[in-house]
Amino acid sequence: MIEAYGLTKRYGAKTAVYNLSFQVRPGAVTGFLGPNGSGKSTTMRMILGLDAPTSGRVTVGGHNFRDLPNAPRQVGALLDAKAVHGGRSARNHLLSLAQLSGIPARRVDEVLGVVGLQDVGKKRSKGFSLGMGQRLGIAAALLGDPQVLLFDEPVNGLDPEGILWVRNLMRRLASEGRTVFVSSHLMSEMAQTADHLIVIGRGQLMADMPVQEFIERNSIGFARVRTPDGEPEQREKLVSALQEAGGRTQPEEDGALRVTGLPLPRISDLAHGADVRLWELSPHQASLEEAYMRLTQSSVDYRSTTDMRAGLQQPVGAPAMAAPTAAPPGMAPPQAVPGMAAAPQMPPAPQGNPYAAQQAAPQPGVPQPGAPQPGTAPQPGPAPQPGTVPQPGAPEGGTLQMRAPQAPADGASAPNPYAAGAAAPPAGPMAKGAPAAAGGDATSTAKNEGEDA
Ligand SMILES: Nc1ncnc2c1ncn2[C@@H]1O[C@H](COP(=O)(O)OP(=O)(O)OP(=O)(O)O)[C@@H](O)[C@H]1O
Repeated sequence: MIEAYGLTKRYGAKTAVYNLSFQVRPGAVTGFLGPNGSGKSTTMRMILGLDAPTSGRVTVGGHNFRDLPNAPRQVGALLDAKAVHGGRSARNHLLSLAQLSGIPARRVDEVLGVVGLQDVGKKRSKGFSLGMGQRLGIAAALLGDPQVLLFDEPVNGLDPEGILWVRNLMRRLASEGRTVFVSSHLMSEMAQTADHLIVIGRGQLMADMPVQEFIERNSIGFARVRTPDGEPEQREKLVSALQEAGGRTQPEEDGALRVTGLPLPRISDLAHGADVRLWELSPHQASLEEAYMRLTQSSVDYRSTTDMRAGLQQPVGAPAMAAPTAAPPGMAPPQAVPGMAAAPQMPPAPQGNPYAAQQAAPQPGVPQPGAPQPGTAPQPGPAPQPGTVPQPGAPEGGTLQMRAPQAPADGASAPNPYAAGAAAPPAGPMAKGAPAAAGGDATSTAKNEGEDA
């Protein structure tokens, strides 16, 4: 069991994690979700004793990590698969971790087999692909056969077969009664892997509940209703009956109706009462990804803007001017207003360039509007408007822990443990970001030329 109480971490003026309290229970896979920069890695580092909390505490099995007896046998972690001495073979890397932790050497070959690297165990890890590196990091986490496992983005770089393998591994570890805490950005993957979710935004807890409950509370369910094709009067009768009963209807692209505000049995009764035959009446629910986007869109720190290519293209007949909505070069992307939640909208489709219709013929060497550009991302949506609050799925008198992240009193003058004079990470048993069974030495960068086949 991992337990955090009022966990807060400040780096100078930056509050990375604020007043976070949660439990990660054994026997389940707990997904740890949050937008980029929301504090997931910082939280994991504090759990592993690699960063000291500014206030609050976090324990593993009731102990601070550093006070755990024989920590590497109790906690395994994958934080950064790249933090491996590339000159060492996979086997030697694991062997050195095993020796430091009093783990028998034969265990190294076992875990190499578990992660499917047995045939490349003698190869230097610097030649490994991203996916192979992830597998090596997972092997290191499994080395001490620990009861508590932390994985930061374990499926990064894995192919579909590898992703499936990680999913099954996580589920098996949990079914053996272990505590499995895993961060990921792949919502579809989390939906299939995790039992429980902890969601943070700007370092603060936004939700802590089973996956299914999270989806139900943060998404709007709807019914799809279809009347017989070619009988528009049936459809019109049904729409009137549903609307009179307080339902909302929207046409779907395929001619069906999307109905919200009425439960399925009521829709069925209303159709029956209006003498309308139905070809389809089915319940629908948003995906975890949609639910997640609704909950976290107000706490996204990094939003892309449309690339207006100022100075590169001019609307025909218009003077050269900065595009009205483009941020000047170097200016930060739009930020959500701290303490204000965003309007409950899913991000709209990517916006085209508003000047596109006026543009001159393509110029050689000049990027064309609308064409996908490397490095540009779809516009995620309007900046949050002050005074709007998230509606969908908001619990009415429920127990959902859903909070619009507040800017904590930052205490700009709070001491920074990493400020000058404290360049070295806290002396701990495990290297910062090391993919190691806790207690590993993966920060070693010393040359070790004599190794490897
Ligand atoms: N050593 C540090 N010094 C200063 N700021 C830091 C440090 N480590 C993290 N931060 C800041 O703290 C915030 C949280 O970072 P963190 O890496 O924990 O987020 P994350 O949720 O893991 O992000 P991602 O999903 O992108 O990996 C970020 O704004 C980051 O810039």
